[in-house]
Amino acid sequence: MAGYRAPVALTIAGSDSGGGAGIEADLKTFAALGVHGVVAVTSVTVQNTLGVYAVHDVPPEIVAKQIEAVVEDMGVDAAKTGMLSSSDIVATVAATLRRYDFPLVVDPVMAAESGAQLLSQDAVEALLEELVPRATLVTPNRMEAERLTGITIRSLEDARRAARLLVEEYGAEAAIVKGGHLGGDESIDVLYYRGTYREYRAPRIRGGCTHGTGCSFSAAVAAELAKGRGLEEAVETAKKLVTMAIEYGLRVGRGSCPVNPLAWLEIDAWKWRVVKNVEKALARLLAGERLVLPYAPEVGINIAEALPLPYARSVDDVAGVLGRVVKTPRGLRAGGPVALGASNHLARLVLAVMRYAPWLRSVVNIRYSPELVEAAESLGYRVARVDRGMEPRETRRAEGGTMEWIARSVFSQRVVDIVYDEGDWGKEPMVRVFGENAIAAVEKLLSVLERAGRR
Ligand SMILES: Cc1ncc(CO)c(N)n1
Repeated sequence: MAGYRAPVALTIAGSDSGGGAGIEADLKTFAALGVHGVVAVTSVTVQNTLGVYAVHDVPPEIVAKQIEAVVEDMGVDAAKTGMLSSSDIVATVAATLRRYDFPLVVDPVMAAESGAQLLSQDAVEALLEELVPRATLVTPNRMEAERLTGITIRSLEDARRAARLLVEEYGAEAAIVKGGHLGGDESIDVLYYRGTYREYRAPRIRGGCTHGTGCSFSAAVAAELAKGRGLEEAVETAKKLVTMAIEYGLRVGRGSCPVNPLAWLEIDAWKWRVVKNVEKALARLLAGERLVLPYAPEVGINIAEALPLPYARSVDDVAGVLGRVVKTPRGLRAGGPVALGASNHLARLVLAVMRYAPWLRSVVNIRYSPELVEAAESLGYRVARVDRGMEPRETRRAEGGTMEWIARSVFSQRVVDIVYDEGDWGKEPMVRVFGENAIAAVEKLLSVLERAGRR
């Protein structure tokens, strides 16, 4: 790839042993945005989702040398600073950065989510005097903006005044006061840049994961600046990435759970992958038409594959065949293309099954016949029967309730490959074959049909 050089972003920040904030969050964010990340570690924190237990600062000259080493070898396109615990580190970092002219995002990290202080009082002053004037953008949250400017922030107007002060009084090129801690159904950030204000809004996410939010936001802005994006565009992307990172947060630990900056990248990649897998599985099914036709149900066949957790939330996160696969006088035909949200019943079934067996992301259905169960068992598959006559009235009435009932009544007891029922009044008897992906589920189904046909 002659002539191509990957964009490089530098984070000058502390390490969070819990992997949720600090340089660990920054590197994931850089990766999510397609930027190579390099680091200058300022401090090693002993930390998890519950709190910060110890802090060990790196000597300032080692911090400076890390910066020099990466800048002089690879070149840095943009940088961010995070935790800079002492005024000595702030002063050394500021002096080192003054020698270079790449864009710089200053995240004035003061405390962890748990309340632990990560910056001494004299370091706050050093930050304002030495680093803020070098900043392309300063990214305080409400509390940090209050401590930096002395303004009590209770309204958007207060946030605007604080942002403007950081630019006009303290010399940053731009400042954004993040509104995640102000009340309301929206999280509103106020940017002051080139003499004007701009607001960035996102819905407030209830029950999301917020440990590392600030780190991820400032890293995302730095990554976008490293790619040559303009400041306002970079902030827009950062706001979207962080909102997703909170919504699809990593459910680990007993305290404040970490954001998931990779959600941004992974959701897109998985949407492609599940559609492709169902397309391949469909081609495989159609190639096995001879085996399938005798068992084609009246209601048609579908193949469903869901995004993995935590991304699979609704039927729109499950790929299927639009219009199903039906028996026609000319053989099996797909009603339409493969798409997300194209299946309803099987999508609900697989979403419900994943609560018990998250790796079983796919299912395909076929009409029940006793020899299929016999063949499946002889191949060593785990098979369970459900009696639809036993289904409680409540789940029958609820939208998708039957599928949830099937999943719960079987998978809460044990994990199986196949679930069948012998039907009920007006309900066609059905076999449902599960797999780790659509191709695996269809192969499993075809192996059963093949075995049944040889008897
Ligand atoms: C290392 C580190 N940097 C920043 C924060 C702020 O979330 C944290 N908790 N830990």
